[in-house]
Amino acid sequence: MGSFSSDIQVRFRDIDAMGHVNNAVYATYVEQARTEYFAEVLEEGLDAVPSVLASLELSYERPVLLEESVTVEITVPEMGRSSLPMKYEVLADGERAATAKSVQVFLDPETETPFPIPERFRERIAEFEGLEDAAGGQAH
Ligand SMILES: CC(C)(COP(=O)(O)OP(=O)(O)OC[C@H]1O[C@@H](n2cnc3c(N)ncnc32)[C@H](O)[C@@H]1OP(=O)(O)O)[C@@H](O)C(=O)NCCC(=O)NCCSC(=O)c1cc(O)c2ccccc2c1O
Repeated sequence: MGSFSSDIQVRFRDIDAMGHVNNAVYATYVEQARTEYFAEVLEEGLDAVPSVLASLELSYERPVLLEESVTVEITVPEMGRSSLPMKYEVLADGERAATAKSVQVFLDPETETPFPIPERFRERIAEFEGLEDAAGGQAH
């Protein structure tokens, strides 16, 4: 299984009145990790990855403080036809602080409608994650 992680710099502005990272900021942390995943694993700039975020679910397990060292780990458990589910663990000083799940849907750049994940992306993700890509070969 692939192992992707992204180090996050907690900023003073991320902290709310309770002295911990505000819930909405976690979406930005996982987005930063997601865009780095695409750059590293797909080996293309975001402008070459026509897609949208279809869903995002976050679960908070313990607060994150300003001085902590934050890392987001990502795995892709499977691939759909046009959808790419991603799972995240947000670690603070090495402890799990939150988990998240998202689904990215690939689009036809012309029509901006759902489109099969391009074969070159399927291959790179399957290789990185160690997936047997059952839907491989169906995408264009
Ligand atoms: C997301 C939509 C394009 C779906 O359109 P539609 O409803 O017509 O889709 P289908 O029913 O045909 O299904 C296709 C495919 O998608 C899966 N799916 C659909 N909806 C969901 C959902 N809510 N949750 C999970 N999965 C969904 C469905 O199962 C099918 O999967 P297959 O594998 O079987 O093909 C449409 O609803 C839409 O356009 N929604 C609005 C999207 C949006 O505005 N998002 C926010 C802005 S985009 C964004 O924030 C963003 C974030 C990033 O981090 C990016 C990173 C890199 C690149 C781009 C990024 C980006 O744009």
